[in-house]
Amino acid sequence: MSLRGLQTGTRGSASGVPVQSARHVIPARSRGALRVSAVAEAERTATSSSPAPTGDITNKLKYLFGKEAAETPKDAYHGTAWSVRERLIDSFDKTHEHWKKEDPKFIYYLSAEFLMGRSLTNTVYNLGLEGEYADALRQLGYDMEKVADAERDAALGNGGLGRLAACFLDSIATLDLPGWGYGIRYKYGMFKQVLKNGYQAEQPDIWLTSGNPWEIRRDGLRFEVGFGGRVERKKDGNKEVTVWTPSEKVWAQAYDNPIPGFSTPTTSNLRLWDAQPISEFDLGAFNAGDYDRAMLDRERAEAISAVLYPNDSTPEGKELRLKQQYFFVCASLQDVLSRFKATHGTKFELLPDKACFQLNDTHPTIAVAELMRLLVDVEGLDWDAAWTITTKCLNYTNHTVMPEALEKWPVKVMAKMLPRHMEIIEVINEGWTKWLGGHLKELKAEERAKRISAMSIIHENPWNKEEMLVNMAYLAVVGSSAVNGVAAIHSNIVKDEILNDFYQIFPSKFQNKTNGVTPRRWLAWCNPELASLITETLGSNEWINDTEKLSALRAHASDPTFQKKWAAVKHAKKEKLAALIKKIHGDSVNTNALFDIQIKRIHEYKRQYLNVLSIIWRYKQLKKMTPEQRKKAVPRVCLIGGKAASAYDMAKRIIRLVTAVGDVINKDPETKDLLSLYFLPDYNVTLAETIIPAAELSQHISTAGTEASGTSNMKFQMNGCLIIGTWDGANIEIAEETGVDNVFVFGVRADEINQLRKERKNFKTDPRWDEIMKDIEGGMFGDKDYFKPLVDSVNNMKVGNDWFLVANDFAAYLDAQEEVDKVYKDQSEWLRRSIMYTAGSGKFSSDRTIREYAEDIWHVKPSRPAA
Ligand SMILES: Cc1ncc(COP(=O)(O)O)c(C=O)c1O
Repeated sequence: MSLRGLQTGTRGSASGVPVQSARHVIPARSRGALRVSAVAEAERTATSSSPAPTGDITNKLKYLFGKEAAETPKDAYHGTAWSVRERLIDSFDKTHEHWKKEDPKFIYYLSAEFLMGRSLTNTVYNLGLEGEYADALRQLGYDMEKVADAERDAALGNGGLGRLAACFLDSIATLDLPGWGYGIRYKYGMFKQVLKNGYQAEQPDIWLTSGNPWEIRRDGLRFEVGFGGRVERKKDGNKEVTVWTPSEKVWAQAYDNPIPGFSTPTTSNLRLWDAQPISEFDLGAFNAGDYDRAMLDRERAEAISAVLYPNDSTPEGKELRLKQQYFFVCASLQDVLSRFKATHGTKFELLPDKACFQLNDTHPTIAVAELMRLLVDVEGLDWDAAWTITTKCLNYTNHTVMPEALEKWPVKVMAKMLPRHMEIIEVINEGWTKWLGGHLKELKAEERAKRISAMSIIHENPWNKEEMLVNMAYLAVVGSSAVNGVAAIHSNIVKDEILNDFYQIFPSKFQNKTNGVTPRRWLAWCNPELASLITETLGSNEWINDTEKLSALRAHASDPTFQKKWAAVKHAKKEKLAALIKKIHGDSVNTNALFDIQIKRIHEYKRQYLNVLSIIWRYKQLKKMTPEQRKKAVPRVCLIGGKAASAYDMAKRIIRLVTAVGDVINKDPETKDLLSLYFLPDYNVTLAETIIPAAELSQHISTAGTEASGTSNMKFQMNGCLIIGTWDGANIEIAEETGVDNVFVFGVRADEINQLRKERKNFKTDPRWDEIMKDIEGGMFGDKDYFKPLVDSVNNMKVGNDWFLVANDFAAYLDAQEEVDKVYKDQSEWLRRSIMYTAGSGKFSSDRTIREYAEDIWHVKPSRPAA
């Protein structure tokens, strides 16, 4: 497990002065105003022999990059990152030596996506090295923040699901839980979004070109992964064994990404797999002049981990995606089993006491069949013993109610790519449906057959009777110990609707685990000014690890002096965001305006469309006002950001509508100081870290019952941003914690949706709605042909149109927006609410979520190495 010997570069202090290891101290940026906790202070005094950063940074530049000095912030970033990496590896080694000795139960978080963002700031802060490195960089003539800006985001995820996985890793490490993430080292992450004449264009995200200091290639640690081929039964003595001979094989090469916890010596791990060819190069083909064929194996293999699917809940049934899923699951399970065997030999009955796996959505569900294959075919266990172990080890998190995102693979595709797994799934399904038959024996034969058919893992495609499908969510439920949704309302929808049949049979399997976000990245590190004010007010920074302590801010919510300080921080953050808007769009925005933000993937259910329609209405109202009336209007800067899946046509049209409306209103001299609208391209973690602290109002306006949880709502809440939202996902719990009256809640409720959908074609639309629709159709914002399908999708009531009930919620939304204006005019009330949001955000730390998973599902206990 040790990584010693893999460290690169040179060591030793250039100045010769030993430097203190400052892990767990409060960030230097906030120091002075803050009081260091006793524990942190004690740990801080534990010195290490790490080299002085200034010399080390220049050494890294010299020996790794061939540069005498840092000429650009990028150089300074490289030198710093490679220097910090060594401290990280030391911590990683200590942690893993400790865990190896202790042999605790591990949680393995299997996720096709990890949206990590940048690492430098998070690493130095979590390791408590920020002061040291900021000082060192200052001596070299650089500012830490600018240097951190030179890092590229690791965007190995689409959105909420991948970012959740990243927050979970931070909390797992911070809580000292023995746990790793497992995923894919995509060569090209989430695409880079650019605007071309207001339309989204996608460019590849080539993020690894300058090397990645945050990963360690584990030479020699690789596993074979096979695809296709044939399955045969053979005799082994008097036992019949199954032998799968794949027609294609690749290596899965391990890369480790150490994950430092905060205020603890624990550094955990995200192990990502890179696909590589079994045979490097076909020299025979090359010598025969067939250069293409010579490279073929490499290209085919590398394609597996090449691209993250830019696919967020759209039906993209691509074979390559299944290949990716199997690839990382197969390598991860082999890896865990090989470590288990090194300690426990073949006592596989102990496996559930030593390892459990969380399936982050259905993407890793093939793990059910793969663990069975490894235990039965490779390790020789009998089926029943293997099934008991498998179901004890696996747990499944459902993330979506969108039917199109609940993965179903055609049996034909599965049988061709993974023939042995298809057989295993068939056997599992046979056993499952047989068991069901017995369990439901009280029912009449016809009813029983209907129920069994409805719950069969393998079923007919309802749209194409010729095709049989493997329902991955059903496989995950049958193969898991626990199934959870990600917010209270969503878990209820999972139980009452999506998986209701299963819930009736296994009620105790179903749980809720409301999502959370790490308060380190999403408050303490991205908003150090607010963090500092909070620490100063609460008298300690313990809230960073115990966010329930934020509730003490409630006592200060109405204090004018505190409100003034609070407002000053928000204003400074707005100025910073305004500078970014200026950089992107060349325009100066009014920083006294209300900053109104909607940033998330562009999707019809998230209803950016509704937001734009209300902006159009606001603009029309402003145009009608006299100059006197305009003086009383609340000025707004509206910002929308988010990527549309490349094949998601309607989402792309929504982006274009945003930019087209912005083009008109931002140029209108009469109103531009009162209303502007900008689309912020290439929304990613780093952009979120700048936008969220500056936001005053954020929009979470999905059709009730469609957003499983949301996590950006929690980040905004932590940063004192008011929410306008529907009664959906985690908005509900956020409102409960913040005080429902402090939230601008509007719109229909989830239990009304089905009926309203049925009645939508008879719904009488609001006259303001009709007017705006005519404006768009009539070309007020240009591009009228391009916008026609968008207008038709909500207006021309064919079956299924306006599925997300934009028209139904339109009037209530405008009312809620009016209420926003009213409250904003009373700045003292607005600030009181803002403080109440942060004060109420304690529940939404991912530390709370992870503690619940650890106690209720994983049964994994903390194991902290010595400092
Ligand atoms: C880059 C990115 N994408 C997507 C999300 C998820 O956003 P939401 O919860 O609004 O869907 C986040 C959360 O902060 C994020 O940082």
